[in-house]
Amino acid sequence: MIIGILGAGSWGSALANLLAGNGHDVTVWSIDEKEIEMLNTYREQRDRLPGVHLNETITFTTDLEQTIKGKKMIVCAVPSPFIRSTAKKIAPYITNDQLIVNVSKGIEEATLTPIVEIIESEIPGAKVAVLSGPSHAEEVGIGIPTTVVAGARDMDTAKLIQNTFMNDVFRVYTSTDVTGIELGGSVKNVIALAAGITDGLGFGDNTKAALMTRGMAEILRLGTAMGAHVETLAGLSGMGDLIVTCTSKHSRNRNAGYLIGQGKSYKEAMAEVKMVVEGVYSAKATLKLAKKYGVDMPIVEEVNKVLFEGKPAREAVVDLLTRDRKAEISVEE
Ligand SMILES: NC(=O)C1=CN([C@@H]2O[C@H](COP(=O)(O)OP(=O)(O)OC[C@H]3O[C@@H](n4cnc5c(N)ncnc54)[C@H](O)[C@@H]3O)[C@@H](O)[C@H]2O)C=CC1
Ligand SMILES: O=C(CO)COP(=O)(O)O
Repeated sequence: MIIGILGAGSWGSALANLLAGNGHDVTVWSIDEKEIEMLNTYREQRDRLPGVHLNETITFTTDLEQTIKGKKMIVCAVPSPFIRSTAKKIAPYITNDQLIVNVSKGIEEATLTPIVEIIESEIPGAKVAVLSGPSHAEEVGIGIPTTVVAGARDMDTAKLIQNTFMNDVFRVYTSTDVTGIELGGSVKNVIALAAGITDGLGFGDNTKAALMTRGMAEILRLGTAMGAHVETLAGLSGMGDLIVTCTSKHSRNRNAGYLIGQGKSYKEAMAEVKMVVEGVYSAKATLKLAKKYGVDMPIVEEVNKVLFEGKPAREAVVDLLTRDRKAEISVEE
């Protein structure tokens, strides 16, 4: 298949390599000329995915039209804050027979919409789907076994994505629960910030397990209120991604949280992590969604206070622990 990839960061590069390795013809676009120069010179994303040699067949370019025209599939791997602007730019070149596959994770604060809907709103009539799950670029880049889920409103499209991406070490499941996949993949980043914060404060595994489990309860509450299936949220793009992002040394969100727990501001933490920390962009939107759907998300609320209101992280943990006494099964709360 002839494929265009938007975004040459760690995830765009890792997926370009995977798809080229699967025998596809891949062109990768970046807005950043220096990034494209580096990729063409070294065939390596030295800043964001060092050590992974990128397939000789991949074309790297800053030419957006070249990346879109004649491609059957467009993979969208730009960070969430740039999705709308990128969608606006590609809209004139997209035709209705092309499939756009979002692989980014986030919720737009202004509209409270996840990424597939942002792209659909900018390119009416476009066919847009999602691929998500526990999949750090650092591991996909070196062929470590990974599983993800392809979500589309119709199963044939999900199967097309499955067939395109799947290989012996990258297993792709299918689903029609686009909302569940996008929500699980976005809200887990906010919980990962909290998990990192507790690590940075010097707390232990018990605390991390508590945050992940109660974070999952929050994801379930919001997700089901928004029409997502429980099985999706308990699957690769909910529980699976929550596990990887809260525990991995590769996790941008956990690592940013760690620095915040150590006393840095979110801006300092983002600068130090260098790569995109999507949880910071999704935190306010998630809280606004919780309010809109009338669900309780105390961890998300405390993360917002620590990030944006200067609340000391230790105080946020105390406030979470000393909330009103509750029953554990509180999905309907
Ligand atoms: N890195 C990973 O392991 C994974 C990342 N993702 C998601 O993929 C998305 C991209 O993440 P990464 O590749 O990690 O990011 P990254 O931080 O490695 O790369 C960011 C990219 O954004 C590009 N960029 C900067 N300004 C831009 C603009 N105005 N318009 C368009 N592009 C611009 C840069 O050229 C750079 O290539 C995020 O939503 C992330 O959550 C999903 C799964 C795995
Ligand atoms: O979503 C991702 C991996 O599935 C990447 O985000 P993190 O690096 O924060 O875990």
